[in-house]
Amino acid sequence: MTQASASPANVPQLDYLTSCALPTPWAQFTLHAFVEHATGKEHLAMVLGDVSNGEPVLARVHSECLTGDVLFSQRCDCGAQLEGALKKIAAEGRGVLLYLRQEGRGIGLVNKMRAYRLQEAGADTVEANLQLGFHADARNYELVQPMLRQFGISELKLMTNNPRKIDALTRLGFNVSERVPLLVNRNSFNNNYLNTKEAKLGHMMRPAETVAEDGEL
Ligand SMILES: Nc1nc2c(ncn2[C@@H]2O[C@H](COP(=O)(O)OP(=O)(O)OP(=O)(O)O)[C@@H](O)[C@H]2O)c(=O)[nH]1
Repeated sequence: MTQASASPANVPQLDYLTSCALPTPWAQFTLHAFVEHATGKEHLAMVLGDVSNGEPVLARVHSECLTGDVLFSQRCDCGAQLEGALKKIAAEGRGVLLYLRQEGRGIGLVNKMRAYRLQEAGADTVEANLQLGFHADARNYELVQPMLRQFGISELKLMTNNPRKIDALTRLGFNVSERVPLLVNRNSFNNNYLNTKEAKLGHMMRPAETVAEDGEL
C-alpha cells in the first residue's frame, strides 16, 4: 500500500502508515493507520473484502467516543453503533469503517466530560457545547476523502442517521447511493440525547427506521 495520494490544498494532508490483520468476533478485518499532518492524530480504517472493485461499499464514518466505544457508556449510542456497523459489514462480507479521532464531536474527551456535567445540570447536548464556547458540532469530514480514495472507494452505502454527514461526503465528491439507518440501544440514559439530536441536529431517528425492537441488528 502506498502513501495516501496528493490532495488539493483544502483537503487535509494525510500519510498512510501501516496495516495489520484485526480479527474481531464477527470477521477478520484489515486495520489501516493514517496520520494527519496538521494535528498528528492517527486515524484508522477497518476494511473487509474487495472494496476497490467499483461496487458501492457498505461504509461507516465513525467519530471517536472513548466513553461509548470503550467504556460502555449508555449516555450515547456510539458503542452500539460501532458494534452494529461492524456486524453489518461482516454479514455483507465487504465494507469499510473509518474511525476518525473526532472525540466529542470534535471538542475532545475532557470538554465532552465538561459538557456532560452541564447536561447533568439541565442543558441538552447542543446547549452544553454552546455554553462551553464550542459549535454544536465541531467536526469536519474532509479527512474522509484521502482515506477512502486510498482504497479506491467512491460510492457508498452509508450507515448513519446524520443527514449532515451525508451532505458532507457528497460535497467531497462521494456518491452516497444508499443510507443505511443505524438505530440501536435507545435507553433511559440516552433517550433525551437522541431526541435532541433529532430535534436540533436533524438526525433521522424515526422508530420506523429502527433496525429491531431489542436494539440488535
Ligand atoms: N460534545 C458532545 N459530544 C458527544 C456527546 N455524546 C456523544 N458525543 C460524541 O459525538 C460523536 C458521535 O456523534 P453522533 O451524533 O452519535 O454520530 P453522528 O456521527 O453525528 O451520526 P451517526 O452517523 O448517525 O452516528 C462522538 O465523537 C462522541 O464522542 C455529547 O453529549 N456532547
